[in-house]
Parts: sequence; structure tokens; C-alpha cells
Amino acid sequence: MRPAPHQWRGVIEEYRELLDIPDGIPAITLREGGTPLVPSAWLSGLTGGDVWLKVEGDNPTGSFKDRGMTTAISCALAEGAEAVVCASTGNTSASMAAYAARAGLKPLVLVPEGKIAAGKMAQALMHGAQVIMVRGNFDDCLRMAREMAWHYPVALVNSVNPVRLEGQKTAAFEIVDFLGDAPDYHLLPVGNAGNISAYWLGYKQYKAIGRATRTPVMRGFQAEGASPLVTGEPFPDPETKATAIRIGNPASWKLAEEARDESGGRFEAVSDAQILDAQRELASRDGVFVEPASAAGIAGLLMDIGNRDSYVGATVVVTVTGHGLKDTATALEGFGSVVDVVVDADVQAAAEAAGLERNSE
Ligand SMILES: Cc1ncc(COP(=O)(O)O)c(C=O)c1O
Ligand SMILES: N[C@@H](CCOP(=O)(O)O)C(=O)O
Repeated sequence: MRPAPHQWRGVIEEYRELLDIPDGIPAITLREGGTPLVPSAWLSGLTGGDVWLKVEGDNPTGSFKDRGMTTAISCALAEGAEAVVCASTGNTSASMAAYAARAGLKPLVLVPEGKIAAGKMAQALMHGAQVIMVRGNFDDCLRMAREMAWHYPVALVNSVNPVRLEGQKTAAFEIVDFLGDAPDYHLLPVGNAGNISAYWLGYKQYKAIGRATRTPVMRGFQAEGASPLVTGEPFPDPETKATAIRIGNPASWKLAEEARDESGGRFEAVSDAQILDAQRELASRDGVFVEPASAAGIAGLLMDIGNRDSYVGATVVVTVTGHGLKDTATALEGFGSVVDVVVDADVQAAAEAAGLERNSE
């Protein structure tokens, strides 16, 4: 079982012996991980299974990236780096900047111009990152970050750095520790494909050491306009409102396909409308506010049910990857004039606007 929250030491100290990182390195940690697995009465009712939400927005910078950043930054520091670089659609940069700040490293971020949610940009800047906007998409930024780390004194901490996946696989450990075994199905959004690859590593490792009796079927969901793993071809101009997964040529393509094939899973595409509907339903029914990309797995589950896929009697985990407060602009767009109702400072006017009828006296 998980330790009590006040005893939680972050993913390196909780799972050090299971992580392929140099022995004994000091952990740069914000006590990431230990995130809640929240039962969804709504989705369990719809599927006839037990549906759990792995709420990764509860990590210190509001996304799952912190699990991999504690390992990446700890290793970079131990190896003598003075500066770190990443390409990002937002969350990786926020996380890298926070952990770099703690480690005393200089964070440098490459992002696609105009395609980063404001909350994530604010995080990166507040943590002291130098942010460079690129006229191009995430895939261009990643190519540049790789080349920069090759030719300049900066360490690359994107998920192409294998220690990132070492940290991120701890989410699978936590799920098994909590449920007592692996779920039957694990659903999650997929962009650069590091996370699905990390979960699969974690599940396989737990089975190999006897902490789980099985591994789940992995189902990954991409936005329709950025769904290379579904079509089998890179997307030169990926487009989606779910900016975190606006990625056309995932770096962990091969590992993600292995996760799919070895687990008997699949990749599917969901439209932006499905993603935004799922985001709103999850917030209003289950009280869990996630950013658009994070709702892709929920949209996928709803689509699967609509297609008569059976999850009856199954244990299903859906990872919701990042917090809704990172991208309030997209959330508010969905409400139009609803938020424009203004009344005088008068209770009757407010009650009328709310459609309330006065109690009989
Ligand atoms: C909120 C969020 N969800 C999902 C993803 C997809 O994760 P991955 O790139 O590891 O596939 C990302 C980043 O790409 C993200 O920031
Ligand atoms: N969504 C990511 C993009 C990929 O970053 P990775 O290093 O985790 O593959 C982001 O937040 O930037």
C-alpha cells in the first residue's frame, strides 16, 4: 500500500531500487507521484466495469511530467550539467523549469509560437526558464533541442532521454500497489508517446518481479488532427485544440507500437469535439477538471462504449494527465455568454437570473 501522504518521499525514494538510474544519486524532488486513483461512478455506471481515474494533475507542477523530471534533472545534475533544454507543448517545460530551479540548473525551453496554453507559459517563466518561441511545431522544436544538446553544453531532458521513462513508469507501480494487481485495461492520451511507453515498462517490470500477476491491455488515444500512430504516417502539420498532444511525429513511436502489440491494445483517434465534451462531462460529473489533451482517454472510453466495446466487469484505469487550470482559455471558450450575466447587487435580481423561485413564506 502507499505510505500516508506526509510520508511520501517522491518517486525516486519510493521506488529507487526499481529504477535504472545511477546508484545513490541525490534526488531533486518536489515529492511528485503518489497521485490519487479516483473511482468514477459515472464511467463505471456507463461501462458496467470499475473505472478509476489516475489523476496526474495532482503532481506538483500539475502534470505527469514531474515523475520523469525528478529522474532527468537528478541525473543531469549528478552528471555535472549546468543547463538543461527541452522542446515542449507546455507541460514538459513547466516541469523542467521547476525542477531545474530546485537543482540550480539553467532551463532553456523551445516551444511552438502561439501554441502553448497560458498557464504553462506562466509556469515556465516564473520558474526562471528562458523561453524561445519557434516558428514551427513541436516536432521542429524537438529536432532543434536534440541538435542543441549535441553541439552545445546543455543536457536534453525530453522523453528521448531514457531516464525520463524510468521516472514515469512509477505511475504503473502506484496503480498496481493500490489495486493489488494490474487493471484489465489502461487508457490514456498519446502525443510524443513517452508516457504509454513508460507505463508499459512499469507494468512489465512489476509482472516480472511478481508484484502483478498480469499486464493490462493498453489503449492510446490521439487527437484526430494529430494521430500518426493511428494512421501509421507522420502528420507534417498536426492540428488540435488539445495543444499538449499537437505532435505529428512521436519520438517514442517504436516503443509505443511495442506497448500496443505486446499488450494486445490499439491506438484510436478522437475528434476535438469529443475531447472537449469529455473534458466538460468529467469536470461536471466527477469533479475532476483536466486540460483538453488529458480528456482524450475519457473521450476514447466514451467512443468505445458507443461502438459497443465491452468493458463489463473489467477493471479500467484512465490516466488524466494534466490539470484543467493550465488552460482556462480553452475551457471558457466553451461557455460563451453564460459567464457574461451581470446583475445589480440585489439578491432578487441574482435569484431571478439563476431561475430560482422564492420560498413560500
Ligand atoms: C497533458 C498531456 N497529456 C498527454 C500528453 C501526451 O504524453 P506523451 O507525449 O508522453 O505521449 C502530454 C504531452 O505530450 C501532455 O502534456
Ligand atoms: N506534451 C509534451 C510534449 C512531449 O514532451 P516529452 O519530453 O514528455 O516527450 C510537453 O508537455 O511538452
